[in-house]
Amino acid sequence: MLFMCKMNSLFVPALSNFPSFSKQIPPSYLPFSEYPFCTSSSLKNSHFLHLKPLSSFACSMSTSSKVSAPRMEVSRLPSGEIHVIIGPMFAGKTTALLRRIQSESNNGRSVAIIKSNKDTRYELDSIVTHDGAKLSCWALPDLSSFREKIGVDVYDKLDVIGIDEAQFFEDLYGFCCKAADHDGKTVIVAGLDGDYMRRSFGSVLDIIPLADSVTKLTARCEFCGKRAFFTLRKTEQTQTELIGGPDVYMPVCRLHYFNGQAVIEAARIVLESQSIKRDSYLEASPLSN
Ligand SMILES: Nc1ncnc2c1ncn2[C@@H]1O[C@H](COP(=O)(O)OP(=O)(O)O)[C@@H](O)[C@H]1O
Ligand SMILES: Cc1cn([C@H]2C[C@H](O)[C@@H](COP(=O)(O)O)O2)c(=O)[nH]c1=O
Ligand SMILES: [Zn+2]
Repeated sequence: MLFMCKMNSLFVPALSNFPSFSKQIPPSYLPFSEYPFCTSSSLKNSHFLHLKPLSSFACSMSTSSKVSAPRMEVSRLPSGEIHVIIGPMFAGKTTALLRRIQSESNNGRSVAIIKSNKDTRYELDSIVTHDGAKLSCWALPDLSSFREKIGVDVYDKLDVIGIDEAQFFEDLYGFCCKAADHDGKTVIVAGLDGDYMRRSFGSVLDIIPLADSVTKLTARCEFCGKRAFFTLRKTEQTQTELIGGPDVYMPVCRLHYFNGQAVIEAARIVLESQSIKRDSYLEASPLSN
């Protein structure tokens, strides 16, 4: 089930409309025999081990032996997942995220999508692909505010969380850790791996070691039509974060990442010289007096 964001113009379906809300997620118990770490006699007698969320990966187990072994605390929820989708602009990252979220929702799982509120290109409260496909989302300045914004009860019952424009979230690593490791969520992350200078962008590459799967998508080079792995910026701005679409960026192959920059620079020089000639012509023209 898809949780619509709280949009002024759209009705947000009442939570009771979502059958999944009638389903309580039972606290998950792990039969002792399947629990990999507990060896102490005091635990062997317990048929079920009530598992509590990890506090700080501290391990402690009550034992009958005189030397107390560290106490093990493990998450009480099924283990989550993290799937990362990266690539240059126009590679189909948002399209892939949207399709995966739709598929999870069609399978009856409760889903929600978050994107950075810095992305104002198309619609603020939707993720929108360059083809115009879209889904409602929560447009937020950071990920840590999500649980409070959506409501703790609703968050606890979410199965899948999609994140788009992940390069803009500074708290991406911590959020993914907690959501997947502690809260048992399936987190699907879409974002740029590199900026226009091919440098690591935001924290996207930091979560690769946390991931169950990593998919790097490619676009088509705007110069030669071959696979594009990088994003070229057409304008002269040099700040890392610059929101824009095909007006500012183009996907390119390795060859045209370098040649393309030379072509764009040459075009810029030609255009500037033409505008200078035009201006000087207009100034000299009798019509200009
Ligand atoms: N040069 C290009 N190469 C590939 N797709 C492109 C290109 N220019 C525009 N597109 C369109 O962009 C769509 C991908 O949009 P989207 O999923 O939003 O990409 P991303 O999120 O990776 O920027 C493609 O399906 C295609 O129709
Ligand atoms: C390369 C690059 C991109 N951005 C911005 C431009 C867009 O608003 C997003 C990426 O959008 P996508 O099509 O969904 O991938 O990021 C930027 O700020 N800096 C860059 O170097
Ligand atoms: Zn090329």
